[in-house]
Amino acid sequence: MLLPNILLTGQARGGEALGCGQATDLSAVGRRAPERVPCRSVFRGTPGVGKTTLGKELASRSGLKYINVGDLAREGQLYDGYDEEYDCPILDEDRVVDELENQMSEGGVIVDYHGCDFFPERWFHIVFVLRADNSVLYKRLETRGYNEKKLKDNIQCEIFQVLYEEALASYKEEIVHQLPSNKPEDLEDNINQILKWIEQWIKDHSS
Ligand SMILES: Nc1ncnc2c1ncn2[C@@H]1O[C@H](COP(=O)(O)OP(=O)(O)OP(=O)(O)O)[C@@H](O)[C@H]1O
Repeated sequence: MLLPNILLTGQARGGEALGCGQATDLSAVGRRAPERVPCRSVFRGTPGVGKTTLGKELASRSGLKYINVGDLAREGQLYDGYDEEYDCPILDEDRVVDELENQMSEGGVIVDYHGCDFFPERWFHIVFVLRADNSVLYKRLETRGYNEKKLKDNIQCEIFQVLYEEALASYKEEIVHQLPSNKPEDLEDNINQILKWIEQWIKDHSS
């Protein structure tokens, strides 16, 4: 049985892009030709928009496999140096892609990472950019003990929707969706909506 791959992304990179919101509509979601952009990015810590919470719950209810790229990188030491300014390791994106390639080709994977421009486009059938209101996000990040710069950058990033813009630049617009992630009801709504989408995707791709 063919199973879809899902990318859950949030916020975490500094940047300059400005964007605007898009209502979530999971119907008629397609896919685009493969493309790989070799580069590396700064691994800037955990933004707390709720990707892990959603990804794990979704995996347990759908049977799809959850992969947290941050954990994968830590376990395999898939790093390429250290960023002193942000006090965190720099992700070796090429090695991450190599590590995931086989599982992604098989399908049925939920990938959780706070960046998305280095994954091959062909991997994902749908991309969700989680959004939390700045006040909510600030509190979540503050309780994690983020330093002032990290806090400011991540909140700034959320304000300017940098990740959403990055997702739109990396994937076909129809497969990129924003999901609210402020309160427990949002989580439940998101899960139900994605479960329905998975069910439909499987139907559409079974012969
Ligand atoms: N919809 C929601 N409503 C209320 N709280 C939430 C919601 N989603 C997540 N949270 C809470 O926000 C915090 C951060 O969530 P989570 O760890 O899932 O974020 P994340 O984006 O995966 O961060 P990381 O990059 O560290 O994995 C957790 O304490 C979690 O319980």
